Amino acid sequence: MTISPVLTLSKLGCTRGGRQLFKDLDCTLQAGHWLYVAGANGVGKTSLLRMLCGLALVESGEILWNGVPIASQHDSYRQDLCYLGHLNALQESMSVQENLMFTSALGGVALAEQKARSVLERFGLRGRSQQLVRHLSQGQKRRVALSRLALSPARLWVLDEPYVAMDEAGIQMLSDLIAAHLDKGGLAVLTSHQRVPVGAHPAQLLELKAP
Ligand SMILES: Nc1ncnc2c1ncn2[C@@H]1O[C@H](COP(=O)(O)OP(=O)(O)OP(=O)(O)O)[C@@H](O)[C@H]1O
Repeated sequence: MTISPVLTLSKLGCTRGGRQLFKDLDCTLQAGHWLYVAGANGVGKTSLLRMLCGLALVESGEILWNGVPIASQHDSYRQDLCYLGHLNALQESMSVQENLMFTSALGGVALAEQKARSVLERFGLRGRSQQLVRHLSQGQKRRVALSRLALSPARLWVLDEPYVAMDEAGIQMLSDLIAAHLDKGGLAVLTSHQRVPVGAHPAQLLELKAP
């Protein structure tokens, strides 16, 4: 029997630079749903996402994946997780295709060149596969970074400002990709300063406010 994944935040708090950003956050996200983390600049959205990914320590409260604290299931949780941060985490001196194949290899998947090219085409990067990443525009770099999602088997996507630098077609394509992920029983947590529809999936809103 396959377990339906669930992400739970329980009494979660966060302090940065001696200042409390938030406390006592409670939230449950079920399979097929997405969480829209909203709030003004500096309110703690990225800090929360980094905690969700295990990149920042949980100081108070808990984050649970399938009912188990993420801190006690590092390896299996990491396999279930795909995180795209503010920065694209691309190797600027490598080609577009090399970047995609390199990231796949890090995740233990040998990606065939043809598959890499077809994913890049889907992300509007036809004819760019051999180009060095440093020669791409900001929006094109974001598209390369996001193309990893199409190859990720992870059930939980955590996306920090994924729509930044994207044009209208890119926004639609990404929204469709997230909607398809949710349709398959995936979960997504994302921040955005613009309101974005994700197919027919209503957002579960978590609005952070300065205390
Ligand atoms: N390591 C750190 N040390 C000290 N302060 C930090 C640290 N990390 C974050 N902060 C502070 O915590 C606050 C929240 O930062 P965070 O990046 O989480 O905000 P955000 O809601 O994502 O903002 P934005 O919408 O501008 O991206 C900011 O005031 C930031 O300066």
